[in-house]
Amino acid sequence: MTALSVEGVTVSFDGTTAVDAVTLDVAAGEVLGILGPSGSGKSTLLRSVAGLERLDAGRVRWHGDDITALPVHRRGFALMFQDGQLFPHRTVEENIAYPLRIAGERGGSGRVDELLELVGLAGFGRRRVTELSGGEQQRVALARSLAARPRMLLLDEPLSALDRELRERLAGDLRRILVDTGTTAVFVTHDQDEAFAVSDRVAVMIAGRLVQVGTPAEVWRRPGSAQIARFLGYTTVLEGAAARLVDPGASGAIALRASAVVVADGGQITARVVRSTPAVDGARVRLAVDEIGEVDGVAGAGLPVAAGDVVGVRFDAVGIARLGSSPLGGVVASRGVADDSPLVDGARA
Ligand SMILES: Nc1ncnc2c1ncn2[C@@H]1O[C@H](COP(=O)(O)OP(=O)(O)OP(=O)(O)O)[C@@H](O)[C@H]1O
Repeated sequence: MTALSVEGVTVSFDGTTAVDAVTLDVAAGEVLGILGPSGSGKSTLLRSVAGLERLDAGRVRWHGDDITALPVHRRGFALMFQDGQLFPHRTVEENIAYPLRIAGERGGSGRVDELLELVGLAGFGRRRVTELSGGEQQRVALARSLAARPRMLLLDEPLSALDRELRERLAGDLRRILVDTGTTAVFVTHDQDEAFAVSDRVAVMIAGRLVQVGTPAEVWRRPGSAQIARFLGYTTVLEGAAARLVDPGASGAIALRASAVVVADGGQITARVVRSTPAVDGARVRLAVDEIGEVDGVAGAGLPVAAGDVVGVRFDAVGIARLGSSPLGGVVASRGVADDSPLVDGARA
């Protein structure tokens, strides 16, 4: 059942279009991740759903009802931001109970304990938020956002202020909490791993436009264009004969992660090392591969390589994606992929 419908939403600032005719549905209970580079319009889209932006065009519906003109506080959505925005001078439980007080709910303490348990902070109620770590503070912010049982939770980069390891752990917890509570959620991030760890479906935004929507596996395995592939961390895009040399079954363009191009004794093809940069587990290399051109690759620690060496190369299917035509019409022709992708430089040589 569709809960949220975004229909042709457009938002401009001083003549610059930040969100460009975005249409998107979110099902009840679904966690949708909006993923895109900085400045792609993700926050503006989220704020539009929240009711914090004036739309130049389009509508927002909730279970079919047009809420485009409904003020923020009457939408029944909760918002959570990168820095939690907790009251620093109050305790954890006072922070969590705040939306319950606003809503005039009684018996708040049982609910607060339940929420503390949910976010893994049982027993933290009396602590001051200033005594908590950044990760703990974001857990409190999440508990507070969920306190009044919002109809939908809108999260803007909720984990971005945390360090990498903590972010990975919290991403898993965030997904579990949203799923366990059946919360419909829209989640904005620029981090691919985070989007894929938290979301049921991922919507990719580039330059104000929605360019692909799919499950994490679909987006990962079949990026809709060279531009999307590049944003997802694929470093090389190949087409035509070069693509078929790497992936004989490919009918169109393919994208390769550096990890898919491996320097190996007796590899299926030979290459010349253009550049070799030491990495923790060996080296990152730039290779001029026969009949393909220059590609990024990796060399294991056991096989030292230097610029000028001639080496064998094998391709690892795990890091290779066939570019698809995205369901939104971001069609990838076998010709022209290079046009929007500097990553293919050399690939046509
Ligand atoms: N209030 C505003 N006034 C003017 N321009 C704005 C305003 N808010 C956003 N923009 C512009 O709109 C574009 C999209 O911004 P937005 O914050 O939505 O992107 P984003 O994808 O969320 O980026 P980030 O990940 O860096 O937050 C940017 O070019 C930004 O400068």
